[in-house]
Amino acid sequence: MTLDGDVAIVTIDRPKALNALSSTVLEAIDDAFARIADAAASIRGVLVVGAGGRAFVAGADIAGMAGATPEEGRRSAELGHRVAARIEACHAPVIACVDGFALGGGLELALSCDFIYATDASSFGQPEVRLGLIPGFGGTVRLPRVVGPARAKELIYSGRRIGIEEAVASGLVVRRFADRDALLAGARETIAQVAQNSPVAVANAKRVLVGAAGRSTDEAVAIEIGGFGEAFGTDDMREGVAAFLEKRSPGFSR
Ligand SMILES: CCCCCCCCCCCCC[C@H](O)CC(=O)SCCNC(=O)CCNC(=O)[C@H](O)C(C)(C)COP(=O)(O)OP(=O)(O)OC[C@H]1O[C@@H](n2cnc3c(N)ncnc32)[C@H](O)[C@@H]1OP(=O)(O)O
Repeated sequence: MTLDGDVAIVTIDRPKALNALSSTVLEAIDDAFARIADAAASIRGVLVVGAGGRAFVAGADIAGMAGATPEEGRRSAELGHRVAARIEACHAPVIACVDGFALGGGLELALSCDFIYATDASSFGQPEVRLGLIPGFGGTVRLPRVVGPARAKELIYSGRRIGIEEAVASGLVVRRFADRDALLAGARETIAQVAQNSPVAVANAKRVLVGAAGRSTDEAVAIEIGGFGEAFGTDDMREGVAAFLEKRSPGFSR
């Protein structure tokens, strides 16, 4: 994890295995987000990227799965879900910057981020069934929320890979870019826009959005009402309203 101004960059760096997720890699991702939480006041956004130029993440480490017991499999999924929960609990927006393969646990890692930006060279899929597995890092939970249950079922049952056009059309990818440089510049531009806003309000909005995901309408509405009420107790809300009425730029908390 590196810091570039108020942007944290988490790089998955196992290019020889197309950045496949081992337990060690997952624990390192968890540690990176723990450090980001400790430095929350100075970080306005997080980019998650894959090293090597061919893959974001090509999935869980298949070599590491050989000979694993059901209990070991279950524990690895629990580890994955702990990491996903840590990412969703991050105070700042987390952008999955995909350049290349995002497959299996790689797509699931991207789905635990707030949204996905990707290059034209990227491809996405949940090929677990081709290994006699199923998604175990949130794919059956988060993919239906993003692309809809029917398209999620089609992708998970077929294990097929989709390219950038279909990924954008399905809503899986929010913005596409010609290449990695444009992707990272675009992601930084988005974080710069976020950084103009109240950090308290952005964190409040993320907490409400993540907390309401998958809930019933009544439960989600109650969570939003709670978050909206909390905003009225913040200095940033008082400053934001005052700045508008006084026709000046707000000076939000850091
Ligand atoms: C008890 C288990 C402990 C171990 C896991 C711990 C972490 C658990 C994480 C939480 C649970 C995750 C649950 C998840 O839903 C399950 C999965 O993700 S299953 C895996 C899904 N992914 C795939 O099936 C993709 C596999 N890869 C490919 O299909 C191809 O590599 C490719 C991406 C289409 C690219 O093909 P090529 O261009 O031909 O390149 P190569 O195939 O030659 O690959 C280059 C090199 O990388 C190695 N590699 C690629 N993918 C993986 C991988 N997922 N795991 C390990 N290694 C991988 C490949 O073997 C080559 O290595 P080399 O042969 O050169 O040494």
